Amino acid sequence: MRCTVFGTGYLGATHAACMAELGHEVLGVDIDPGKVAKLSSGEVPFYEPGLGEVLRRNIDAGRLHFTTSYSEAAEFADLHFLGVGTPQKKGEYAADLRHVHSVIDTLAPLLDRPAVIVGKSTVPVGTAADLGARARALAPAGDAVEVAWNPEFLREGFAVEDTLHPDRMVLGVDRQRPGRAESELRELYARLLGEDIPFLVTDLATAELVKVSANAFLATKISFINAISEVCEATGADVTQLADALGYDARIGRRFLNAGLGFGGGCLPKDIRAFMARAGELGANQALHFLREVDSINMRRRTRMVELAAQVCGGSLLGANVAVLGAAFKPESDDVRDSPALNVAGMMQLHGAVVSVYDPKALDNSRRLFPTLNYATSAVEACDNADAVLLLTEWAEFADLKPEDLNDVVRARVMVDGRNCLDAADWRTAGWVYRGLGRG
Ligand SMILES: NC(=O)c1ccc[n+]([C@@H]2O[C@H](COP(=O)([O-])OP(=O)(O)OC[C@H]3O[C@@H](n4cnc5c(N)ncnc54)[C@H](O)[C@@H]3O)[C@@H](O)[C@H]2O)c1
Ligand SMILES: O=c1ccn([C@@H]2O[C@H](COP(=O)(O)OP(=O)(O)O[C@H]3O[C@H](CO)[C@@H](O)[C@H](O)[C@H]3O)[C@@H](O)[C@H]2O)c(=O)[nH]1
Repeated sequence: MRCTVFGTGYLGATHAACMAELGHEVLGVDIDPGKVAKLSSGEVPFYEPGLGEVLRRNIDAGRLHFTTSYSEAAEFADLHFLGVGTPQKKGEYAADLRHVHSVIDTLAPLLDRPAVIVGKSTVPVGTAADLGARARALAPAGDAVEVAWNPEFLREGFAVEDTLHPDRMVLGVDRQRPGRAESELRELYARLLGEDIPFLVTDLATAELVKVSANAFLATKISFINAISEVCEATGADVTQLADALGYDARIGRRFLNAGLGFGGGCLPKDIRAFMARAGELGANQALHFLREVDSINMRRRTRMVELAAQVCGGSLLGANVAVLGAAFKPESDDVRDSPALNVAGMMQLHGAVVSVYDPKALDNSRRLFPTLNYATSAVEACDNADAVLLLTEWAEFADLKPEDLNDVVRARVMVDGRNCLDAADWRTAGWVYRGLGRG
């Protein structure tokens, strides 16, 4: 089959490459000519393990191309995926839909044949129905243009695996206008669905809500354990052991119960806020009130980390040398959108600390966002002469650090483990002050 994918960021580039991997002919479309040029030459413009191989294999096989031209895209296929960004609006909780609107407003006038537009971006409930009306009004093919929604659940760092082996597929269709979306997607995804993956067909609103509800649940689970960790810290209890014990209950499960610096990234924070904003517009403000608390527990982790850093530096950060290990919002990603680690690094600098940051993959993105921080080229370099070392993103190379790697590098043997990923006993035995965020 043939399809296009509008937006070639973390989601779109992965989706395009993986659809080609399934044997389809795919055209990725982006307004950023630099991104299109890189992808066309087989280079992934961001860090995503395994994506480069899939991209190059399919470019070489002639199944995968990229363009900035909407007319080329409209000509190329009648199945179009929409994967552009839906960031938080400046100064508001709501999602900024300008990019999805722009795709529809530019693409629809070019559709003079029946076409199916399938949204993959995360959008507020009601968006798909609005976009459908907008597309039908603008397209020469009119009512022969269908809009459906197939939300994406991939995780950065596992994007290829998650796309090719999803837990489930959800497709929202316009019940008022039965169309071809379901049959087109069943055919496109046939090789995936053959693996007995649940394929749930719903109305548009349900599909949109499944996505934001999933992220709200994950965010709630993380903030739950972080709230408990505040109590652990006050009592001297160990939140990691507590989470292990909770996790053995199959009804609870251990995943997403890692206490620490909390959630960040381009999805969970902005999605729970947009969900609250949309619920408010719909008159259901009370329903999602708890998400405010989820958000504030999460943000409190960051200020708590800064307080803890000041505490271990003798009460003030002024003039302290602080090493920050990790800048990406999570390991195996170079994404620094709403990164807790960088946020903490920035706050510590405002408190007068001299901050040296190291991250294995996210240094370029970090420099663009926080040009005034100091950046090191290795963990050891970042820790040079440090009064405290803060581990803020649990990259394996940090979790594997041993006290002897840093004993003679730092000025003071002080480790604050913001992700609870080190063995406290190892560090304490080697004469370090070890503090875990949310542990006694
Ligand atoms: N990143 C993830 O892991 C992930 C997972 C699931 C869902 N999502 C959702 O997917 C959407 C995209 O997220 P992302 O992380 O890939 O964002 P991103 O910022 O990495 O990528 C968006 C891309 O869209 C392009 N773009 C913007 N306007 C365009 C237009 N009019 N036409 C063509 N291209 C345009 C941008 O240049 C950019 O390359 C968001 O709604 C997000 O919530 C993301
Ligand atoms: O126990 C945990 C698990 C995660 N995190 C943090 O939570 C954030 C999000 O992690 P993760 O969910 O793995 O990353 P994303 O790539 O943002 O993926 C989420 O957001 C995507 C975009 O909507 C969805 O598609 C995914 O299903 C959903 O997991 C990161 O900052 C993690 O450090 C914790 O603090 N504790």
